[in-house]
Amino acid sequence: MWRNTMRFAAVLCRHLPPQMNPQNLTASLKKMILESAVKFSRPARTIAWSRALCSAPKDYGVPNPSWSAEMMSLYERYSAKGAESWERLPSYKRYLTYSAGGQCLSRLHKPTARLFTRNLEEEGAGFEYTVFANKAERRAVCLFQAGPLLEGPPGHVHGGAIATIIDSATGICATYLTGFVMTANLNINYRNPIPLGSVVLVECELDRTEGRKTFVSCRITSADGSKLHAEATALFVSVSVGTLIGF
Ligand SMILES: CCCCC/C=C\C/C=C\C/C=C\C/C=C\CCCC(=O)SCCNC(=O)CCNC(=O)[C@H](O)C(C)(C)COP(=O)(O)OP(=O)(O)OC[C@H]1O[C@@H](n2cnc3c(N)ncnc32)[C@H](O)[C@@H]1OP(=O)(O)O
Repeated sequence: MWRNTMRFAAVLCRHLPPQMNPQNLTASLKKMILESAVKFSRPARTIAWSRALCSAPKDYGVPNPSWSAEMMSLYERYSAKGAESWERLPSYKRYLTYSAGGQCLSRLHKPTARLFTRNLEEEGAGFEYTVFANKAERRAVCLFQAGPLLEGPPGHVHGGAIATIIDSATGICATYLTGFVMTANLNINYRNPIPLGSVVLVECELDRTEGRKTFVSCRITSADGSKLHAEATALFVSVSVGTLIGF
């Protein structure tokens, strides 16, 4: 079984086109999966293979028991804003999953890799967050509850963890509004430390686009908006999905 899996993966990797886009990825992957599964396993096993490779991904952006009452209250407030064009974006453990067919690919391309912000199994230990976006207003808001494993200064969140959540929230905002991007530049002013365990709002706004460049600004405030924790600006550059995946 293991040898078959490796041969199957090798065939897939050999046939992956150098430049893929979300439109043709599903079709190419389905074709390759079927062809290689038929080649390397008995036909009766083909369906099981496809199922094992393409099961539905887990969405980490929904409440779990570690979410505090404050996090839940914000989640419910933004969910209720649906009528005002706020949409909750799903959150997976790999960015590959955002491409059509990417769930299959993630089982084959560096299968042990995991998104930095979703790499802990223990709920509440690290980054707990969910993102809502508003297309018409070109904004996104990330509700972020910082777990104890993100400590920097005693009792407070590490500056690198704050940079990570800013990069992620602004990147999701840019991707949602303009398509696949990579961070080219990130500037942060840290204004007030974030206490571990607290819930903050990471509010992002698309300022402008120039060709392939998307400029996003960001503010992190306490949940009630009274305290400013950080301000940032980020530049994202549009890339093809092939570049993003690294093929
Ligand atoms: C399809 C929609 C799906 C909807 C999805 C819904 C929800 C979304 C959910 C999830 C989304 C998934 C992902 C979220 C995204 C991101 C989050 C994390 C992102 C990262 O964590 S990512 C890792 C860190 N990131 C890197 O590892 C990048 C390393 N880097 C490079 O890979 C290249 O450097 C690159 C690609 C950036 C550019 O390279 P390139 O060759 O493609 O383009 P080039 O260099 O020509 O630059 C083009 C124009 O940008 C200007 N420019 C470039 N860099 C600049 C800089 N630093 N400062 C000022 N201007 C700059 C140039 O001056 C030129 O400007 P001009 O056109 O005016 O001349």
